[in-house]
Amino acid sequence: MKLDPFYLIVDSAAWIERLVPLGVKLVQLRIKDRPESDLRSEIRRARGVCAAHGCQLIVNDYWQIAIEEGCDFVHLGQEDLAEADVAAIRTAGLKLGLSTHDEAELETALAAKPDYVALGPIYPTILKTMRWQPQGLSRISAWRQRVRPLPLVAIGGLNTDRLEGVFAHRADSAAVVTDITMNADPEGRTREWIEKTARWR
Ligand SMILES: Cc1ncc(COP(=O)(O)OP(=O)(O)O)c(N)n1
Ligand SMILES: Cc1ncsc1CCOP(=O)(O)O
Ligand SMILES: [Mg+2]
Repeated sequence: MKLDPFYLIVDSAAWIERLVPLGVKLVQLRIKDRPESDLRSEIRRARGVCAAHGCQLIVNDYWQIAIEEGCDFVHLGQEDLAEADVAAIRTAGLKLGLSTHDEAELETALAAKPDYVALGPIYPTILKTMRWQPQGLSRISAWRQRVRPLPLVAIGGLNTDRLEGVFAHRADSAAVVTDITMNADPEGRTREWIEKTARWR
């Protein structure tokens, strides 16, 4: 399976309505702390926009709702994975991406036979407090060897100036939140990401 090199992560369907029509082909809906009815309607809206624009939607955390809403790809962290019914996800035909932050997590992730592995944080991130130090670019190369032939996603503190390094170290996809959502011009920055990642597509 091939992943688009530009992997946008946002926290609402409104962001997806705003940015996916610009040409984003891979987006994660990462919503935290909302009631289930909101989650369901956000996922439904996001799914509609992505279907209309040929964009792959990946639902973070809420794998049961993703199944019920007819989505086809979920992302889980290690704590999520420990509580998830991976067989149910597979039986429903969904693909699965998994987070990793250290060797032990990589072992756990590979044992679950995911469709991609994410490594982070590559650089410091302001999105959330993390108990891992930034991995650095060399760790991407190490993960590349271990994860092959699965796609490898790099995440954490990425911006358009850091793409060259991420792809030179053989990540397949660069995931981003705040460089776009906290930018003064999110649409302009999204276009920049699309243009700058085009050579790795
Ligand atoms: C592509 C990608 N990589 C890592 C994460 C983080 O997932 P997780 O560790 O479960 O943390 P939360 O995002 O749920 O806070 C991700 N969402 N996407
Ligand atoms: C969810 C997550 N997992 C590892 S780093 C990270 C945050 C990425 O956000 P940003 O691109 O703003 O650093
Ligand atoms: Mg999670």
